[in-house]
Amino acid sequence: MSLKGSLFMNNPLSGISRMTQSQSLRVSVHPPMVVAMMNPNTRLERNVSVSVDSAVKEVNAPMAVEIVDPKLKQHSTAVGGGVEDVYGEDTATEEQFDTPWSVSVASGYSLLRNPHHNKGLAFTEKERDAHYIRGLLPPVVVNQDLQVKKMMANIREYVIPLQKYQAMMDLQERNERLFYKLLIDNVEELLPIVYTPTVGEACQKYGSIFKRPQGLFISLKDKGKILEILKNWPEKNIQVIVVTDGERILGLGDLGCQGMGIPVGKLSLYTALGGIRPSACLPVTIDVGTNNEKMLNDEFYIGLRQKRANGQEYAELMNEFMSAVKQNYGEKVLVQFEDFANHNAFDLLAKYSATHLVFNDDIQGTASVVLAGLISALKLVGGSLTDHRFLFLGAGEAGTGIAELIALEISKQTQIPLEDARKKVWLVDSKGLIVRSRLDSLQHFKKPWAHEHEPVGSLLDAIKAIRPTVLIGSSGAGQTFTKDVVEAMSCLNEKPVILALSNPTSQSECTAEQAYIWSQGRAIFASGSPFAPVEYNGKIFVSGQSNNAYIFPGLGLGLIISGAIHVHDDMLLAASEALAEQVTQEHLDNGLIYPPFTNIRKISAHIAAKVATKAYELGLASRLPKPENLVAYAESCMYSPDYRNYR
Ligand SMILES: NC(=O)C1=CN([C@@H]2O[C@H](COP(=O)(O)OP(=O)(O)OC[C@H]3O[C@@H](n4cnc5c(N)ncnc54)[C@H](OP(=O)(O)O)[C@@H]3O)[C@@H](O)[C@H]2O)C=CC1
Ligand SMILES: CC(=O)C(=O)O
Ligand SMILES: [Mg+2]
Repeated sequence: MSLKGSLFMNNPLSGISRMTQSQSLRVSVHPPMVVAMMNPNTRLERNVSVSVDSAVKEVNAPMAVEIVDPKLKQHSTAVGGGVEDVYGEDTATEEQFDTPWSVSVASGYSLLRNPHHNKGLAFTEKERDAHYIRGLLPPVVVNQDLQVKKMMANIREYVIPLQKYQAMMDLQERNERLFYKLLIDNVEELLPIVYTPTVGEACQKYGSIFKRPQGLFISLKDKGKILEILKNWPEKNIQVIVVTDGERILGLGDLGCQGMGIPVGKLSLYTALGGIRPSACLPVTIDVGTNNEKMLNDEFYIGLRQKRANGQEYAELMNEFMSAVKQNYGEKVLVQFEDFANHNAFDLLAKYSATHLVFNDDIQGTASVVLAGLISALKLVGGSLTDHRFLFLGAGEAGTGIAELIALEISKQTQIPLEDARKKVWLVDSKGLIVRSRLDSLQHFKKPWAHEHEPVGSLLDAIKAIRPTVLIGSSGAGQTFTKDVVEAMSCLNEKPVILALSNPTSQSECTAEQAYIWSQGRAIFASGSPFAPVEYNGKIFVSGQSNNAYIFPGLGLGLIISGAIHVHDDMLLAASEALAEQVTQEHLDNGLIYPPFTNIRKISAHIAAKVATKAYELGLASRLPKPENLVAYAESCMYSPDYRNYR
């Protein structure tokens, strides 16, 4: 091996010493450029791609390389269709093995194909010269704002949301900074595209629309190799992982491997809403099969074509994954469990809370966002939490997670024991009201809610029996808040609080329009997926979006900036308070119990600061000294999608 040029040698992060392991390469490096190579046989790429990333940060310049492999050089002498078949592309046949060399170079043509560094027409004249892209672009030079304007115009041309989704994913693959600029500057318009409801449809059709992997797929076939798989991911400094096994994707059920759209979407929000660097985010899907016959029979399905593994086989794969994560990224990487079915979700959270920095978005994030909404709603309906009665339709992750946080907050506010606070909260599942006589047959997470009461079969009867002031839908079953249900709530309450949390829109317990019309405009309403404003009796009603997207980006940022080693319930309460504080009198006057998403980065900084403060108070923060102004510090840590200037 020979090296020309000295950038590698001068860069302590380049890992160049490991390169000597490969004797079959001759590498020419042209200053001021660096190289990224991928050769699965030599495993050289891991060291080298780290060097590329580090070098980009240091010199802020894209990079280039020329690789000549002696073996491949031999191919070039063979007669082929090309003028000089250096890589043997023309001579290789299906029977003849070829080496999948790929040179990933952040200059010239490859720079334009590198989503992290590409700026499209925004490359300046100087950059076009310095980075070998003159002539590869048309002559015009535009700024990022004009690019945003153009892309938004293009996206608005699409009528079908899934086409908008695909256009956004294509942009993310092509020009990451522009993608985030678009999302941040147009968050209200684009959130329903990259997130619920459209992401649900994208997952259902993921096999058909799949173009390129946007995260790591780990399947049963990979048992024993998970650490190796993590090392295949091009980024090394991961701070947040969102992982799903695809068994409960929104309210759409088991979508198997195609659930990948969810971690990808959630992590886009970590960056856009919470300011976590995209390169620090890792989406993961654990594929243990699917019980969804439709997926299994779909010729375009991308996952393992088998029934779900469970029991020991499942536990062992998850355990290998969690161990590999800690080994590869350290103990401060945040692992967010997302859209697991409840028979695994509670156990995974309990098991790994002891050893890892883990958070279940559906149980904990949802609880925090709903509590925030209730704190705001109290300003409209009066009283304190303990003065209210809460009834849930749905007693799974979301339902019991929220119920527990409400009870915890009541217990803290009133100093009554948690068990007594829980008595303010009632839940209905598919078998009716959860009551004491059902105790023995209940799943463990429902048992604390089995209060003394005679059996009640339907939601409507439960409303009549319990007389709730707040009705929360967390069932995943659409149209279950019927006219009778909303009218019953409106008979009992001057201002009934009705939250239809289930996603996507098709699974919402009722629409905003139904809630306002059936309550004669009296409902305080919010939903998991967004609804357009509703006109009723000459008045416009704007409903809030009660979605954990308000919480997890800020919570994650708070954990990261404080170097937290554990997620504590008090951090969830702190996040709720921080979010509720962002609701102004003007919002309340409009019936809104959540602030608009437009200011979400500011909101996330406040949530992060409160969470971090709690981490320091609880002795769970490892980043010392504590910054004086945590809001300012959180804001200063946030990723900006504005283009960098290349030297
Ligand atoms: N807005 C937000 O931020 C969030 C919304 N969600 C949404 O909440 C929904 C539920 O999620 P999750 O709690 O994780 O799901 P789970 O599967 O854990 O729980 C669903 C619960 O609903 C009950 N249920 C289902 N259908 C009916 C029905 N027709 N009548 C009465 N009860 C019913 C189930 O009953 P049983 O136990 O008897 O089977 C179960 O208790 C999903 O649609 C999800 O998208 C989730 C997280 C966040
Ligand atoms: C929002 C969310 O996390 C869910 O519906 O599962
Ligand atoms: Mg979820």
